Amino acid sequence: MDQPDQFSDWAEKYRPKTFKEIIGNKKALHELRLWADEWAAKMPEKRAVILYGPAGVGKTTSAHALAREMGWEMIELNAGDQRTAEVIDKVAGSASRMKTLFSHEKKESDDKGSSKRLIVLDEADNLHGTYDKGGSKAISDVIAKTTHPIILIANDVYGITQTIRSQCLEISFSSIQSRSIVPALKRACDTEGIACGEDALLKLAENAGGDLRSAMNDLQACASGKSELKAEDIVISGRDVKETIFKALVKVFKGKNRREALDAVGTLDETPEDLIMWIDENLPLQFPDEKKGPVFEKVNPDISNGYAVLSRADLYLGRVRLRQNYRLWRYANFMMTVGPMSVRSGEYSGFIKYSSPSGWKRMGQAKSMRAMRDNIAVKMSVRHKDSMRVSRNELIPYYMRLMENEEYAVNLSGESDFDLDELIYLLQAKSATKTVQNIYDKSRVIAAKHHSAEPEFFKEKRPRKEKEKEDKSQMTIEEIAAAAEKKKQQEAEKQKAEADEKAKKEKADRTEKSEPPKNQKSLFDF
Ligand SMILES: Nc1ncnc2c1ncn2[C@@H]1O[C@H](COP(=O)(O)OP(=O)(O)OP(=O)(O)O)[C@@H](O)[C@H]1O
Repeated sequence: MDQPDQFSDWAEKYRPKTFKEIIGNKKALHELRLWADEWAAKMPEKRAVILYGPAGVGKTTSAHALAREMGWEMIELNAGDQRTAEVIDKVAGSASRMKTLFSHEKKESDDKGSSKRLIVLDEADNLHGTYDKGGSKAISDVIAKTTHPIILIANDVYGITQTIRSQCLEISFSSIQSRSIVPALKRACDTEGIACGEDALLKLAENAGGDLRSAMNDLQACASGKSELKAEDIVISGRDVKETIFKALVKVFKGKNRREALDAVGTLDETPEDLIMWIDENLPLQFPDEKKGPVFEKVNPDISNGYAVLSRADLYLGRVRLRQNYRLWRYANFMMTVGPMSVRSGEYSGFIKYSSPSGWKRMGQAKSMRAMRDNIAVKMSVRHKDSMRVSRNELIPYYMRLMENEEYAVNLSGESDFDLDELIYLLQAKSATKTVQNIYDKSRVIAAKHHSAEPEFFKEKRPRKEKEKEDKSQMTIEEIAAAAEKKKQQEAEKQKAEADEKAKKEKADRTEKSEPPKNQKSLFDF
């Protein structure tokens, strides 16, 4: 039984120990267990698995629980460890070949799996940094030779090279529904002796956007030192989002370079609809109405001018909504990003504590909408092998447009296995109307027989550039470096050949000028 302890990390303290305790993702757990059972019986076809999906949904927890349930020892290599080719080969490689080294000691139990070592590589989608140089190749080599099970953990499966992916079984984890998060939070509150209402826990769960670790962290932050937790005690905000958006807002409001501001905004995972809310909320904070000193006595014209450009941006957004013409998003983005900077009459220094849109705080609704959108994006990115960013910003609007046609709505929903809430979102309905329910019911039939196949439609529409990108991503770092080196050499050889040719020609010209032609005996022969 867990004991109350105000100093420990609750997310760690309440980490499930067994598969049974893990919330959600039952299909993923089932697949993982089947793979492990295969290891216990014989060498499986795929010696490694990739557990991928959003943060805080139980990927690492599942790997730990699996090791415990299978009686496997676990060796973990985290992103904090230097994962150079040498290190991986030393740690994971030696672990994976251990059995071969001591094969003379082989017992019956070895084949049953009890003496197996589970090698877990965290953040496997992040193997390209300086630290991990050569890591991808080393992992691929280790997987090819291993006699022990290997689990790679990643948020973005497309961040892993194609070579490794082809060696692994891929298991997808998805965000956890808010209502499923609530009991886990309740259990923690009960153990810690904190009285709490369902509404408070639901608020926490919804704000976490399907990330149970984040919900647990927020619970600990809000409940620490309290014996009772009420909904009004919950003051939270999306931490991860905030950090990046704050940096972008500084560039929008205080920057001097339009390109920089546009680039900063371009790297955000925000749609223009969300971004305008951030800018709108913080414009009066950045350009305050009254300012001590001679510059602004009463009304700061930067505010009205700022809102004027935002209203132009909003017009574009309105047109997008109306006509579903998402190309106009780029103009809206430009207006809201470059606009405030352009109309600003002076420079603003000093720290401003930017805040998240008050509409979100009031209702917490947009946040859960964002979680919903992210769930949909995960499904789309898995299906179309695109990044979350492309799914969120391009595929979702594309689907919304296609799904205006009922037949497409049924097919796409069935093929993508959207649940009713996701369907409501994509159909832009307010609730499960009769039409929505009807589409959903029909889509279930398709979902039952059609699961993973990618519709031909999308295969055809896939831009060429992306295919090229995919091919490149199939190369290892060494292959890319070798190709670059080869190209450099070819260039150098070409330049040398050209220079030699030029020199030869010049020499010939000089000779021609200074020497008479062979059949010209003297000047007088002319
Ligand atoms: N499905 C779940 N059921 C119960 N608790 C969970 C679940 N998912 C996450 N948690 C809680 O969140 C913590 C972090 O989970 P975990 O490390 O498994 O996340 P993850 O999916 O591996 O995330 P990341 O991608 O950030 O590594 C756990 O210690 C546990 O408290």
